[in-house]
This record gives sequence, C-alpha cells and structure tokens, in this order.
Amino acid sequence: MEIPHRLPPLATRDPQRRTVEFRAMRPMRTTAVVLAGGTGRRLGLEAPKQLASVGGRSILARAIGAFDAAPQIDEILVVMAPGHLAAAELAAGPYAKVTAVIEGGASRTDSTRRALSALEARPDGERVLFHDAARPFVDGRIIAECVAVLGDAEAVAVAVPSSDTVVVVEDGRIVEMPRRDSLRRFQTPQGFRLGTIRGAYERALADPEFTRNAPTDDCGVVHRYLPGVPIVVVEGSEQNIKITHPVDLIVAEQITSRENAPGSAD
Ligand SMILES: Nc1ccn([C@@H]2O[C@H](COP(=O)(O)OP(=O)(O)OP(=O)(O)O)[C@@H](O)[C@H]2O)c(=O)n1
Ligand SMILES: C[C@](O)(CO)[C@H](O)COP(=O)(O)O
Repeated sequence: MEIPHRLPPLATRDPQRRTVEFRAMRPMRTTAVVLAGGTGRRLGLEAPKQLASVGGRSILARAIGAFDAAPQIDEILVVMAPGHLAAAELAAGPYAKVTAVIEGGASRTDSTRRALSALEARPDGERVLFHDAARPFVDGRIIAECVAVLGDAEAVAVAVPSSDTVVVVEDGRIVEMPRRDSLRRFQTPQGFRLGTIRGAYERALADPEFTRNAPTDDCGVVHRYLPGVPIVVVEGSEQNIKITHPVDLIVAEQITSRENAPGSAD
C-alpha cells in the first residue's frame, strides 16, 4: 500500500513499506474521534456545552452513542476540555467502544493533533472520523456512508446545501455573491485515511502561517496543505445541527421530543 503524503526518510523507506504491507493484511479499523475539547463560549453556560442535557441525555453522550451504535466503527476516542475529564468519562461509561478519554488543546485543530498523537502507533491505512461533540444528532446513514467512501478515497466530508444566499462581506459591504447551487454548509464527521491527515498536519506545522491563521476544521487543513487530495462529499442532514448559540438548545429539545413519539424509529 502506498503512503503518498507521509514519506519516511529514504534510508528507512523500504523497511517501512514492508511494515505497511504486513499491516495492510489486517482488517482496516475505523476509529471515531469525538472532539469535545471546547468550552462553548458562544452558548454561555457555566460548564462546557457538550455536558448540557437535551432530552434527558448529555450532548456528549448522544454524540458518543451515535458512533457506538454504528457497526462500521471499531473504537471511539473522546477528546475533552481540560478540567472536565471525569465528566467525560462518566458520559462515555455506557459505551463499550470508547477506549480512551484524553485532554484537548487550545483550538479544535490542537485537539485533533492530540488525537493523532494518541493514535500514532496505528497504520497509515486505517480510517479515522473526526466528529464535533456539539453535533449530537449525527445519524447512522451519515456514518456508514463516510466509512464506505474511505474504502477508496483518502478524505470525506459531510455537507448540506445552503438554504440562504451566502455573501462575502468586507468593511460592511458585499464584495462577492457566489452562486448558491454550488455552496454547501459543512458538518461533521470529517474522515480520512490516517496517513493523509497526518501528512496534512505535518505540512501545516512546518508553515508559520498555520498558527496565525489555522483552518476551522480538519478538511480545511487537508484542503490547504494537500490540495491534490480530493475530498469526497456525503450528503448531511438538517438534523445534524451544531449546538452553538442558545437557540440551538431549543431546536435540540424539539428534535429529541420526537424520540419517544409513537412510530419513531429512535
Ligand atoms: N479547543 C477545542 C475547541 C473546540 N473543540 C470541539 O470542536 C467542536 C466544534 O467547535 P465549537 O462548536 O466551536 O465548540 P466550542 O469551541 O466549544 O464553542 P465556542 O467557539 O462557542 O467556544 C466542538 O465539539 C468542540 O468541543 C475541541 O475539541 N477543542
Ligand atoms: C467543523 C465544523 O463544524 C464544520 O461546520 C465547523 O467548521 C466548526 O467551526 P467552529 O467555529 O469550531 O464551531
């Protein structure tokens, strides 16, 4: 198996290749990383928003539970905001696929990097999905499609069409009005072959501009630092909302109110 973006030094390339070929014979594992390292400043609660309850269960537990229930996922790694690891371990308790709860970093990309360090012994060919803990309503269809895409592709994203017209504004004035039919709003999970996301972050860390102006998510890192890698897009869902502002909690309660309704599949 080729490792296109993460070439070892020439002297060690052959032994590395033999190792990778040996590992490629193992079934390809898929790890879900639930990113819960943020504090939820825009929501404004006392504790990080992922610990808040909607419909009687924490947002974090719901996000973990979605991946635990997905047969395509072998293992879950939770990245939690510093100072709240015990609460995350409690939320993760019922879910057998969670193998570790680790501390997050100062930004989302720092938290991803910590997850990549925790996975450093894994072969480059394995699949990893990064998911916002703040998106508790990701569904099994989205997870299954992302994992399936990574059978062939190196990167996958989830997106929905924009129902609003989106404009670019600078200094209070519109400077661009892109055609709406090609615009999408990004959701998570965002998935990669491990070698691809490692390679993208290796290049990012060599760029002094990265710390000043980091992309907002992992697809952004791949898109900027490995521009030749196609990122396949899977259709998301309007229910896969990111709980960001107080109004999102009201919407989330509404979504959960259907869970126990007669005829509900949840
Ligand atoms: N240092 C960080 C920052 C964010 N995240 C995670 O990335 C996801 C998306 O981020 P966002 O919705 O912005 O969460 P917060 O950073 O917590 O929110 P805010 O920006 O309002 O503080 C969340 O699940 C969040 O926990 C993370 O793992 N580590
Ligand atoms: C990853 C993401 O949820 C895709 O929409 C988004 O980029 C996260 O942005 P945030 O500002 O960290 O919420």
